[in-house]
Amino acid sequence: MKPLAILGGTFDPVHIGHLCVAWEASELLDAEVQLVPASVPPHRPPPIASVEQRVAMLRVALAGQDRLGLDLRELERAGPSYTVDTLAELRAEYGARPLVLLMGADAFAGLTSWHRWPELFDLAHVGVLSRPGDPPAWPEALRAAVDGRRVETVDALHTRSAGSVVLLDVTPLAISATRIRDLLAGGRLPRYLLPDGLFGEPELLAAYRSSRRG
Ligand SMILES: Nc1ncnc2c1ncn2[C@@H]1O[C@H](COP(=O)(O)OP(=O)(O)OP(=O)(O)O)[C@@H](O)[C@H]1O
Ligand SMILES: O=C(O)c1ccc[n+]([C@@H]2O[C@H](COP(=O)([O-])O)[C@@H](O)[C@H]2O)c1
Repeated sequence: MKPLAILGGTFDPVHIGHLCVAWEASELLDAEVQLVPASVPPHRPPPIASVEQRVAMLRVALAGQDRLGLDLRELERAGPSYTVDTLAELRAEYGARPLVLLMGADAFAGLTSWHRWPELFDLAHVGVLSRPGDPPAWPEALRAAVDGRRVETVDALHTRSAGSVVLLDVTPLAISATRIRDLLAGGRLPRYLLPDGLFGEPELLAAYRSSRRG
């Protein structure tokens, strides 16, 4: 059965890096990929754009293709958007279908600070997406958790429901939402870093421009 993979994020805003790595992960894993915007991201300040603006940007970004989808379940839950809760819901809905939690190498290195993090491996496989720069070091507890789970090919992600870790070598794109917010706040126009459609709807980017200081 084709795996269902999710890429959770704040998407403040969604950018070409998210879209490219999600697309490539979908191809590498032969999986359906859903982007899952967080309502209240657990480990960072609240987003600058509203939930409505972040979802509108995602809809614009995903228009015109059918490989990547959008799952809004975290926006319907109160409180912090814990990934373990999202995966538990998906597991209950999808039975034994393989689930894959996608995350950038930066996010994976911080996994041991996530809510009930060891349970994530019981609920899903993990696909770690390369990001430019030196891969961040893994703390000992994470290394121990990955030990024995690491697979070199994606076959296990099709035959088992959860529990493997695979490193996915995706095109390195040094694009981050932080950088894009800074450019917009500085009055710049980050064309080619954001989906083209966003420039046709300037009100969606207005929140970042008005965050300009000074
Ligand atoms: N260019 C990229 N390459 C690989 N993974 C990425 C890239 N950008 C984001 N990701 C991953 O996508 C997920 C969601 O990212 P998020 O919405 O926090 O974007 P971000 O660009 O890292 O944002 P910020 O700069 O605000 O922290 C995370 O797992 C993150 O590691
Ligand atoms: O479950 C957690 O404790 C947890 C801690 C930090 C981040 N996450 C999730 O990781 C995804 C990326 O988060 P962020 O802050 O890098 O945008 C997003 O879906 C968050 O909900 C989840």
